[in-house]
Amino acid sequence: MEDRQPVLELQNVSVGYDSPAGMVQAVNDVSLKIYENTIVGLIGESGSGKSTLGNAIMHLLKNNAVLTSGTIKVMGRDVYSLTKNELRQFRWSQMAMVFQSAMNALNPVLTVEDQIVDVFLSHDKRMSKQAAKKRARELLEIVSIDPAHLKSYPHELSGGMRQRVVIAIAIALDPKLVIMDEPTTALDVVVQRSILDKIKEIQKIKKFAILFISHDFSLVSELASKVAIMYAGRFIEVTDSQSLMASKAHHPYTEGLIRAIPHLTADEVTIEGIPGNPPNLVELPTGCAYHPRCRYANDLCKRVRPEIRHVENRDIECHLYETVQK
Ligand SMILES: Nc1ncnc2c1ncn2[C@@H]1O[C@H](COP(=O)(O)OP(=O)(O)OP(=O)(O)O)[C@@H](O)[C@H]1O
Repeated sequence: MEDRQPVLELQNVSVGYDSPAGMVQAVNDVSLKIYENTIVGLIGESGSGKSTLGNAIMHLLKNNAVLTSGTIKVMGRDVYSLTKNELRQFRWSQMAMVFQSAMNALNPVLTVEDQIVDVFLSHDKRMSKQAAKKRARELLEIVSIDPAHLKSYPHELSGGMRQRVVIAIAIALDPKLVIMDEPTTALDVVVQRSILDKIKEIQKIKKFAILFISHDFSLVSELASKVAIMYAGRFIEVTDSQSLMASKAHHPYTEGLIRAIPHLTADEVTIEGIPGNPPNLVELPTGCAYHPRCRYANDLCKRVRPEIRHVENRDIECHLYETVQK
């Protein structure tokens, strides 16, 4: 596996936001490789840095954000060494992103057909408009939308249909990497399920790699083969999803996330939240950033930040993994 070229390679990536309060350490020294034909889930509470990392990979960071260290390679190319023009070509054809809100991703004054045709024509100057229209129709069929909707405007479609259009646009140029940032969060459960099934189906055929961002633990563990758990900008546990669900030994934060999955009993739904709040990313706690919320934390956790270690079949950032987790 190691000698294959990863589709995505993150090496010690850190991203900070310049803010009036100081530098917000949104992503803090993360490394990860994703190979073709795999889905990797990125889970964490709100504010843990998931979207910032997704945007950083796409080189779409906000103006006040900087990649403070590390390299991001997609198909072996350092995304931050590309010229503006190269980057424009690289996006969509090598890497694409599906954002949370389809409504914001689509242009309200263009028909679905025009928006898809635009993607083709702007990347392939030799393609005829007629050929692009044909491809647009095929794409809608792939995402199970009646091609009659080619002439629809975004506001004429349901939320689920709009999100399918966004997915169609993302995969239009057969990118090797698709980042999906909570692509179904705004949708009801039934629509969410049908879109997830569609994503799985298309991924199986196209074999691209997906980085699937979500705060929904059950959803990600079902969809992804590997999962990275993010806390305060760091990957505190990275493992395959089978071991994640089967094993009882986890990072204490992962354990908390699993306990927070709603449990259905006879006539009750119980949810056990993680006590406390995520830390202030301008002034991280000393030692392990999770220690103020961790039920096992000891003096070492308060003083020394744990290094990421490979233990059993996971990468884990916890001093106490071997002692209290079994
Ligand atoms: N433009 C910005 N300026 C300053 N800080 C920001 C900015 N955007 C995000 N942040 C901060 O960066 C941190 C990470 O935010 P990010 O949106 O990446 O988290 P997330 O895990 O994707 O959360 P969510 O699930 O709510 O989208 C948060 O503390 C957030 O407040």
